[in-house]
Amino acid sequence: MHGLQHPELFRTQAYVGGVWLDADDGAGLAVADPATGTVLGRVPAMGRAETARAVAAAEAAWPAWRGLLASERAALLRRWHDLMLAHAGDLARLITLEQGKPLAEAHGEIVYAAGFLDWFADEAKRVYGRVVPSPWPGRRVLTLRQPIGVAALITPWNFPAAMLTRKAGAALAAGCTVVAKPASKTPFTALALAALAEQAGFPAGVINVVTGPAEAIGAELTGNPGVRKLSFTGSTATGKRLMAACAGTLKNVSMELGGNAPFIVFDDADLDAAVAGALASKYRNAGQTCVCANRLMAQDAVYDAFVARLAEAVSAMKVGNGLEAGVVQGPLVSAEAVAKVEARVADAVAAGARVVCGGRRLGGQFYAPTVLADVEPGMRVCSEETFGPVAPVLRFADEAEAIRLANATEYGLAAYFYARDAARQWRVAEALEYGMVGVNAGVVSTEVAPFGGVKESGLGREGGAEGIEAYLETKYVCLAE
Ligand SMILES: NC(=O)c1ccc[n+]([C@@H]2O[C@H](COP(=O)([O-])OP(=O)(O)OC[C@H]3O[C@@H](n4cnc5c(N)ncnc54)[C@H](O)[C@@H]3O)[C@@H](O)[C@H]2O)c1
Ligand SMILES: O=C[C@H](O)CS(=O)(=O)O
Repeated sequence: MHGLQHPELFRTQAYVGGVWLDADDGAGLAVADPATGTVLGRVPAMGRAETARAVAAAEAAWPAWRGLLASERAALLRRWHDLMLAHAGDLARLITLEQGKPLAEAHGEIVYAAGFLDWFADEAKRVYGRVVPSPWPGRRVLTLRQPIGVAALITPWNFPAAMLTRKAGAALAAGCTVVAKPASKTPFTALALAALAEQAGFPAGVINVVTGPAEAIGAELTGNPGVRKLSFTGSTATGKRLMAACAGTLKNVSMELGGNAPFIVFDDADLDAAVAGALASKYRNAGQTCVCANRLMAQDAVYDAFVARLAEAVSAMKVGNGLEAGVVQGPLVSAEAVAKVEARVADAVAAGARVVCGGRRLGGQFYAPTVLADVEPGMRVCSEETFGPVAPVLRFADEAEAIRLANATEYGLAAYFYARDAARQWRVAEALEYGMVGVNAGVVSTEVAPFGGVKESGLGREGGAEGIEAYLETKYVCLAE
């Protein structure tokens, strides 16, 4: 099945309460390969009733799961991690088939995704309370850290494995049980991960994966009082709607939302390093990541050289089906995504931008990796999240202008800059209003560091020592003799 070594990983049913299920009415959603348009298979089109049963299964499983020793939860997470790596080839192939990224990138995502399970297996054993010097004789003051409860995890299509394990690893380590809803474009990766979790020995109901129309499932996950936590990764617009929907039952929410990353090249930068960093940051996953460089900006003295070297490297990129050897950019996720990118480039050109390379469709859902010069901040390709392989390059005169331009957005997820002067590195890193800053680095994502944004890029952090906090409550206990 689809060239998998272990065809049993290709699951076309949802996973609820330890059982593989169809939708109640048998309805299904087709999932297509973005490179070819071929239908890979169908998954259940579940609604509120099935989702409510998944929440009930997670609630039923919670007491025993939270009652396990931290080391017992950690052991299961580690076993899941090991199974992910043992099946990395099949999991990477599934990602490329349903999401489109090149196989090498997909394999990198599996290693990154498994890293969260390994990381949180350790973090599970570091959930500490505190004993506070008492203000009263005969009383003791202490805190306990306890799991929030059933966590709903809603994830996007661009990293179908990593966005799930970045949440599930932390939630499960904390002692929560989970109901996950993957993006309808990329459900097979999540279902394969559920199959491996089942194989690892997670008890029934601890991990549940429901598939189907987002609105119906979302209405249940945001409205059901049995769900105490909602962790969402996706667009800012959707995140705002879900956050509002959670208000009715006052759910604890984590939001990993959109971005508009500046990528600043100062005149003291190592230009070769800056070009390499721009390639990695801008064109990873065909530009379809929340932390991709969205606005590149080069100081006047290095502008022409940076644009020329970047365009030369971009022009050499091989675009095609992610399963083909040597391909470094796959298709965009949908025809709508291609149309959006094409419209942003047309808007920029109409306003005076110059296409240095690319700037055209390549047929199907493929779009040429593109560099635009003579760009102005007011162009939509700068003011909005492009989510495609387009690098608009702005000019700036000095450090103050660079920081002003970089911070002039409602987003605040990731920012990058290249400079060799140490004092400048500190000044600029502190002045940028973002949750994550890469200094002479174009990709900074790792399971060991807190990932997240400020302003309208989100609430909370995932990964790092901070990631498990999202799934814990602090209880104050006053103990009188
Ligand atoms: N900050 C991060 O870590 C991060 C990571 C990846 C993607 N993103 C952002 O996500 C966006 C692209 O992903 P996308 O197109 O999948 O985003 P999206 O918001 O359209 O969808 C994200 C998820 O939400 C679901 N969803 C949509 N409406 C829903 C509803 N009413 N109820 C319940 N679920 C609903 C979708 O089915 C999907 O599973 C970009 O803006 C990108 O920046 C952010
Ligand atoms: O889209 C953004 C994801 O968070 C991907 S990554 O964590 O930057 O790899």
